[in-house]
Amino acid sequence: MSDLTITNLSKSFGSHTALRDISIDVKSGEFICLLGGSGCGKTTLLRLIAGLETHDQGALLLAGKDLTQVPSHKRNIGMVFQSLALFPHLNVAGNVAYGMKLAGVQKEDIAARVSSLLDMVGLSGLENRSATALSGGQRQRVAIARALALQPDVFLMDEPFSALDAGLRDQMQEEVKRIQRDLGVTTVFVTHDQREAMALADRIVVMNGGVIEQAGPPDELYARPKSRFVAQFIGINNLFDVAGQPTIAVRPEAIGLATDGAGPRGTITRQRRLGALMEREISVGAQTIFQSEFAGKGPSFDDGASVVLSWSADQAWALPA
Ligand SMILES: Nc1ncnc2c1ncn2[C@@H]1O[C@H](COP(=O)(O)OP(=O)(O)OP(=O)(O)O)[C@@H](O)[C@H]1O
Repeated sequence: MSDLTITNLSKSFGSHTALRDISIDVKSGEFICLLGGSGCGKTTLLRLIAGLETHDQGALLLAGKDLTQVPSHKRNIGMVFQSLALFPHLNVAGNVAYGMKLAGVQKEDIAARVSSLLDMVGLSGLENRSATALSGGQRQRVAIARALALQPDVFLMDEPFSALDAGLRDQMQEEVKRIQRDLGVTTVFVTHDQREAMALADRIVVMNGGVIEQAGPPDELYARPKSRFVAQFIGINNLFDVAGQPTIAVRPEAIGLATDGAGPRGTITRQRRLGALMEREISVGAQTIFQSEFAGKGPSFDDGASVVLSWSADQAWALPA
């Protein structure tokens, strides 16, 4: 069991509060993504879990055991941080074996384990390649194998794929998800990319200014954002403000268009077809509303057409004040 329990954790740097009252129960085997913009405290939270910083207040428990006094190297945590480079003087196998040697694992066991780890990350055959002669994706694979070598209770990753191009990033996301599921390792992954969080997480924790805005499964955040910040951060959400009433969030794909009827009226300012999808921008008063649908599903309109927007009540979500 490796439940990670974070309770009312706070951390300040001088007068700056980086984290305030953070509570998350990460279940054993769960994949959590910390999602938020620059400076919201994601990395600080990861560093507290890793023991690279100490918290000011609150509690951090792993499988019920208080981690406060446990030094970083005794926490049995595997890390892939952007800044944690490979050892350049070692080859691939040497990098993966490094922690096991330090931990006193038997030589034969190390060799077998290196081989199975490299197999897991798709690098079999590259054992003797220098760490300096690897592509970006290969370097990340070695870093992942190295981090998982000692079968950690918790696997921490901080924006590991942000330097990779889009195609490779998608591929690495799929592989990390597969590896994480196969091993069942409790994982906390930091990203500022909502698509990455959606693709990976069992549960997303949206952070803003050192506090948690909302935590929940991707579908729940997507369909039922609790605040304007989450609605906008998690993807394009159209927000309708009517004086004296709660703001209504409506997803682009929930909006239907017609020439007549009841509902807000607007003008199509832009439309483009992306493969099977038609995407439109519609100006309604001073607001731009996004609408999307399968091309050909609804009526077609000329650019500049005047249209009425509608959606069914169950597709609209009133944001709590
Ligand atoms: N060692 C430190 N000393 C002083 N301030 C710090 C320190 N580490 C972080 N901070 C501050 O704490 C806040 C949170 O930083 P953190 O690195 O956790 O943000 P982040 O969400 O990971 O952002 P990014 O995505 O840009 O890395 C920032 O305002 C940052 O400047």
